[in-house]
Amino acid sequence: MRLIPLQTSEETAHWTARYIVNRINKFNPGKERPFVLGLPTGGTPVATYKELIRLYSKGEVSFKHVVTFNMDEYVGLPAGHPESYRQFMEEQLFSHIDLPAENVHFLNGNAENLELECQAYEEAILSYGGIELFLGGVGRDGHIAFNEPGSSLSSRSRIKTLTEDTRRANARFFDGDISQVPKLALTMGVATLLDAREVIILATGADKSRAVEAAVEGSVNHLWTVSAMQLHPKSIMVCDDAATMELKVKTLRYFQDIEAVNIKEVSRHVHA
Ligand SMILES: N[C@@H]1[C@@H](O)[C@H](O)[C@@H](COP(=O)(O)O)O[C@@H]1O
Repeated sequence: MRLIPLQTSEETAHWTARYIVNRINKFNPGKERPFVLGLPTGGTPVATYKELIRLYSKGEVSFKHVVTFNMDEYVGLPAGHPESYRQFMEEQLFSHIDLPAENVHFLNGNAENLELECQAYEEAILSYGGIELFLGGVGRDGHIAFNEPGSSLSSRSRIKTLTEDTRRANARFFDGDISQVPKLALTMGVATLLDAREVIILATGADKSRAVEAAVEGSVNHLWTVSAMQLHPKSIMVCDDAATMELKVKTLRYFQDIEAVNIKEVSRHVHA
């Protein structure tokens, strides 16, 4: 695991967007060989999406040959509901870039047969040869996508019951009213995420510091599903200063030393 310990959430957004753009460009995707990108929702990635849009408008990247798979979706929100994850992605990213509509994939939380829907999603990912790069966030309790505490680390896309904590945290998007937050969601499994060739987890703010601690210093544990990233051959945690608050000084120094050269490069880029 790489840990990128940056100072501000703005820096995490710049670092991550730049990383994604470089990966897409290096991959040099084409119609027959698209770049498959996994994407999250939530408050954390919004700044990264803004930066991706900025880099796109500067002509630094095209999404024409990018295929996306979002990691989760609420069950039962009517199509076009402002808080459905599909709508969220339209507003925050997709409507601002040249990503073709047919390249966008979501779990359909209104499918007649939710189990078949999840199975078909896994098959769709495989049909593209798997996910090249997965961007994810993390919940306060260490969940990735909607893999709540206790989720099997070998889980696949499926229906999950949301915890009270997650629903309370997400109530801010539903006029602060927890009763409006769906109780069920469809989510990729932990194993689906682990199958991606590379995973980046974004964590910003003190709220996420215990999840970062569990991910980096804890043992691999189904109660903190983000800790499964330790099993991934190429995972990166991108953190701002506040998110690293629960890490031991020694741990943080270790990762800071390793990334020292890179961090200099980043701040030169961000503050140029
Ligand atoms: N399903 C999403 C997760 O994918 C996201 O990582 C988490 C944290 O969201 P935020 O970035 O708003 O803290 O919220 C939800 O539970």
